[in-house]
Amino acid sequence: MAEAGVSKMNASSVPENGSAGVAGAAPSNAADSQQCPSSTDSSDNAKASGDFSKKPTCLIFLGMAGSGKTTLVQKVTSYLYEKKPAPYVINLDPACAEMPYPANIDIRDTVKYKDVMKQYGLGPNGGIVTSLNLFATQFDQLLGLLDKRQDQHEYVIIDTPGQIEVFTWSASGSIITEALAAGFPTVIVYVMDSVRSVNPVTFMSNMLYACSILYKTRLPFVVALNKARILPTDVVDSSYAEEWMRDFEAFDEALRSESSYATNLTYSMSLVLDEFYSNLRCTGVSAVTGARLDRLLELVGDARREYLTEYRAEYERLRAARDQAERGRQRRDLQRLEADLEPQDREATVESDVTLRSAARVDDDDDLAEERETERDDEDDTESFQSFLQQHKQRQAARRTTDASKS
Ligand SMILES: Nc1nc2c(ncn2[C@@H]2O[C@H](COP(=O)(O)OP(=O)(O)OP(=O)(O)O)[C@@H](O)[C@H]2O)c(=O)[nH]1
Repeated sequence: MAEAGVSKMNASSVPENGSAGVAGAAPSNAADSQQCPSSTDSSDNAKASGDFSKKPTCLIFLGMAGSGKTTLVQKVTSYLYEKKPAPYVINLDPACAEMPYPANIDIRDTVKYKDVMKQYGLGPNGGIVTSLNLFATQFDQLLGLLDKRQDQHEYVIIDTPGQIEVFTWSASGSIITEALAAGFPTVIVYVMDSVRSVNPVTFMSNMLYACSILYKTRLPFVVALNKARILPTDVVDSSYAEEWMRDFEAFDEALRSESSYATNLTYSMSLVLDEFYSNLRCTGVSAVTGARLDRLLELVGDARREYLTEYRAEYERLRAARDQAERGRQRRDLQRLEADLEPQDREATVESDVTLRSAARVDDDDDLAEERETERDDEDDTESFQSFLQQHKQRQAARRTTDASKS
């Protein structure tokens, strides 16, 4: 690629028994980029591999900056490495300074975030968005790699940039999410910092964000209340958040101690979110101690089932509707084009059509006459070759006269 800081996508080869959890262990250069299929190959593969129930689950980890996405990705990766099969891990954070897990695909091998900033004169967030945009242009290669390895993995784990809006509200974030969801069972894991959410107003802001992502992506959703003190060593008991979701009065009670201007709004919002809470899969976890990762994966399994039974059917329905709308649009464009033609163009078109058709008819008539003539020749051997030639000449002359009069 010609753009600054962008190179061909690499799939770092993680050793099968790779020691997940070792800081800086990400191999960077063992590329199998030669194996990267072209976009045609990848779409062929995708078509060929239609059975979604056998495909690995893609987990997209999203969450506010500092909520613990990277730490949780590292812990889940480490957990799955022990359980086997090893997950396929993708880092989509171009500004990540140190990656504490071994990644199969690292965006930093493809796009040099600092070069992009320099080349385009961007600040840090602009640099991240542009890097992600550049990466998205090669995403079909990544899908091709995933297609090839889908039999070897049960999970594909995706870490996203620190600033959540960079991924959730950018075009490239949407393209990446939709491309994954179109090809694989995909689940959003929304990582929430349970320490920072003890304040009901902050909790509500976080929940509204989670809700907006759910409605934007429409993908099955799991909330991981991170930094939860399930084992005595972590920070805060996250059960307060689960209680607030279950019990509106408990949330109302906590809200009473707040006297900010946002209290009334928060109160109203909690009523609105009641429906969202009722179907929400949620668990406290600790990315540091590893507590309740099994529960998290249980909920992910449940979300995967939702993808297969509900999302997929809806996706196919929407795709069919979109294809139909596209066909309708093309038809309307064609009709508009015909209507826009100048009257003389239209007449010319009609006239030439008539000429062609009448010429075709003359040809057809001639053919028919010749056939009949031949049949008659066969039937009646007495008819001379000369008279046949004469008739033929007459027909030719008649045709020339007709053509001349029309032109
Ligand atoms: N106590 C505790 N700290 C955690 C936990 N998970 C993450 N942290 C800490 O929270 C801080 C942020 O963690 P990261 O994993 O970098 O969070 P992130 O969401 O990936 O952050 P960015 O991508 O940089 O926005 C780090 O100091 C972690 O050590 C947890 O479960 N318990």
